[in-house]
Amino acid sequence: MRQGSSGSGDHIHQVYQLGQQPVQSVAPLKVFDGKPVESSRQDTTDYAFAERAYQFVQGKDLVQNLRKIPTCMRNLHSWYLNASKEGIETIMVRVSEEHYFQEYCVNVDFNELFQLYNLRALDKSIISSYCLSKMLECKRDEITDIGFIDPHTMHVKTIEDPVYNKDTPEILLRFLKRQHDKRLIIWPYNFDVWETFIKEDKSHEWPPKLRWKAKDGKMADEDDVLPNGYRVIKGDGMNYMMYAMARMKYLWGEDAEEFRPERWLANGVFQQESPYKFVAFNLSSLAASAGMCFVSVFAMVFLAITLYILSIVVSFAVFCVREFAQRAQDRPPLIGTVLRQLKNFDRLFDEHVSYALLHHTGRLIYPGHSEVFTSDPAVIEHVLKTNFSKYSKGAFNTQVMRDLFGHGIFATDGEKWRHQRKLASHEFSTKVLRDFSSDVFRMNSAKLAEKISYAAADRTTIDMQDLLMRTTMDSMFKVGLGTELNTLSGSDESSIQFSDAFDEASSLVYYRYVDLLWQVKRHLNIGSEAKLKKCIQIIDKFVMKLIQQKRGQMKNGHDHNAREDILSRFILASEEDPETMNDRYLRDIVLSFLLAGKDTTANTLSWFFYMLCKNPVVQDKVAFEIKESVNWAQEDNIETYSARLNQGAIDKMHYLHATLTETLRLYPAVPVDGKMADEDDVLPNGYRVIKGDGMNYMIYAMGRMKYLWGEDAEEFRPERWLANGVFQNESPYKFVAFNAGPRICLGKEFAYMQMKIMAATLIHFYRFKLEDESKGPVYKTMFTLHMDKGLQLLVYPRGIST
Ligand code: HEM
Repeated sequence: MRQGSSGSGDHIHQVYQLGQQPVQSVAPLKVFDGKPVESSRQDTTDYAFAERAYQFVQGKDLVQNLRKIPTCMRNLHSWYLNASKEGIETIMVRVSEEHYFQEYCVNVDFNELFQLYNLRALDKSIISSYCLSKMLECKRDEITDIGFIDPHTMHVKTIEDPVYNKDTPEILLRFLKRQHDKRLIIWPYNFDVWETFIKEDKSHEWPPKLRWKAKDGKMADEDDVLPNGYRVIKGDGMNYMMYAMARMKYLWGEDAEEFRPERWLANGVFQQESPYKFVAFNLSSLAASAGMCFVSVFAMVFLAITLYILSIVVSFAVFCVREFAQRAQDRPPLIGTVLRQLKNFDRLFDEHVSYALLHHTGRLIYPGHSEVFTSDPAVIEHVLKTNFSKYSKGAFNTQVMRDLFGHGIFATDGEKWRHQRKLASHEFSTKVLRDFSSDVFRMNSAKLAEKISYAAADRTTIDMQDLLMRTTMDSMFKVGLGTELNTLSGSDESSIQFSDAFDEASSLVYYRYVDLLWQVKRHLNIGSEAKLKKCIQIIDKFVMKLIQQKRGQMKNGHDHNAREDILSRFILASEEDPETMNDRYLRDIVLSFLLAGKDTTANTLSWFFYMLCKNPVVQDKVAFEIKESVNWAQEDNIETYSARLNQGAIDKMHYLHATLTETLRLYPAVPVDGKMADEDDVLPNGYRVIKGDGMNYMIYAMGRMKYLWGEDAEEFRPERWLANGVFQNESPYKFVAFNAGPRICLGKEFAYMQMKIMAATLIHFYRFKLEDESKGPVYKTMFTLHMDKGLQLLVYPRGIST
């Protein structure tokens, strides 16, 4: 096999076949032509170790002499160098249908790219040689129809990683079905370890029953002979099959497959087994064989973690003692420490109500700094507008958000924020984006109404929050990336996986605010941080693939709607500044918009429907206004009706607008928000703020304060927003649901448009009731005010008595 380059013979590079590489890190492999496989085992030829080859180092050149590679490869090489500087470690590659029966993308790590550039046939040749030897054996048994399973699809990660392996049996079945005429299917397991998976077609059972072998293993670092006399060659995988071992009669007796705890007891006393027979506690057996050194390493790690935790606790304790002893009069009054938040994490926003009742502005101690909590509109205006330049998101906030949101608008300050804000404000004001998004909102509202119609017909309960979350996810995804996600129909497994990973990641990132050990956990990749990392991997893979597809479509002119969605518009903008606006940056921007628009709107609508159920008179008034505002016809179906919800009709709905706003007052989608002081400052109430202090405004608590909203503050009364039936705005520093000042929500108008279209479509057709009037929803503490167990509703066609 040869690889052409620029066309000149000088640049043609030999791709080495098995055993031909001049330099590699293990002895060259040899194919024994014509000899039976057994005889090769007796061959005692000693092969010398080859010269050590040029090694891969992330960020360093992939080849020793760049001048020797052709132009395309050199271009890719420059891309690799730039990407490495940004910490990127993989490149996405599209695999076409004809290769592995399905079109999909694989992530190629840069070290694999290195193998490719150097045309190291090592990994491939091991696999090939294994397959060849298997084929020889098969041919001897007169089996000629042999198939292979794609090693990219079936590898160690897809088998052992719980995030991926739930889909693996399904994928494997698909492969097997496509090759059902083969008698033997070879599965080159991964690049280090391999196994065969053989479908013996004797039973004619189809599909075959698949079961994963719980296994563990090591690799032979040198040639060896096992106690049973078999020879092991350097590089061989050595797997011990714990799952299978437990079922072996020759190990555990005739009742091996029975569950019988008594086998571990003698006269009622627990008896140990040989760790080499009972290998479940692999760590101890490893330690045993490694002369306990594993245990020492473990002990050292444990000691280091303990010391780290201890140092945090001690410095926190010292800081607390100092602050409480000082009780500086000019600082906001002390109301406790972070432990108070941690203890009440599940009802955190109600905890804020108690802070706001105690002091309009107070302070909690965190390790190394204070967090100020306020419900005072004057202080909020001071922080968000008058002294905007003195307060930023701050290192604490951005550090917490960075892994998931990168440099997206929520997690940045300064130049990057200004850049995104400017671009986004321009795009959000364009007619193209407005028209496109209102079309999307109408279409998805109709889909939701259609889905609800089945529940109305069958009188079954719906989880309204779940349906709303799916609908807004689909809408924001379409508006944001120009792609149908269809989580509402639930048909596409990878979309659902992405959507679940995104929700879980948002929740896990929020937990970091009270988890003092998140950085340690992140470092060790354990607990919530390990989960978060996996979710982010799923999200990245999904989004990066879409960005690359979009770029490709736009380049080839295939995307006719190219300029309508947010991503396309940012990609166009990126042509002027490709350095800054690379794919990673686009990913951050898109994810931030998704977070901004999806949960906020869905959660607000969930609380809105809950309040309508609790206040049937308000529900009737909203329904009446919708009927009056829309030019509808008796024969309208869901689709034709939703098409009538144009801007003119939506603008007439003042009572609906007031009801949504009243919902946001009591149940703000972002229940608490904050910034950090970049320099010392004095607040309008005279309290001193020190550089590094957090400044939190308690939006949820503010909606319940009588000194802000009067005696009926806790009542749900949309009328408070109307004068002569016309909606009246409030000061954005008193009603902070959409933030205020230069960082006021960019999508406020979009949000109202989407919420009003969805509400009008659903309420025109249906009446909603709580499934259980006695149960009120409870929120889950996260970025947005999410109902913990969803919202269970019954739906009735409007006009039919309930
Ligand atoms: C009921 C719905 C919504 C509510 C209550 C809401 C509320 C908020 C709040 C409180 C912030 C400030 C967050 C912070 O401090 O970082 C914010 C920012 C933002 N929102 Fe919304 N939002 C909603 C819907 C939307 C939608 C639908 C979009 C986009 C289509 C959107 C786009 C944004 C953006 C881009 C920012 C960042 C602004 C900046 O930092 O300069 N929002 N929103």
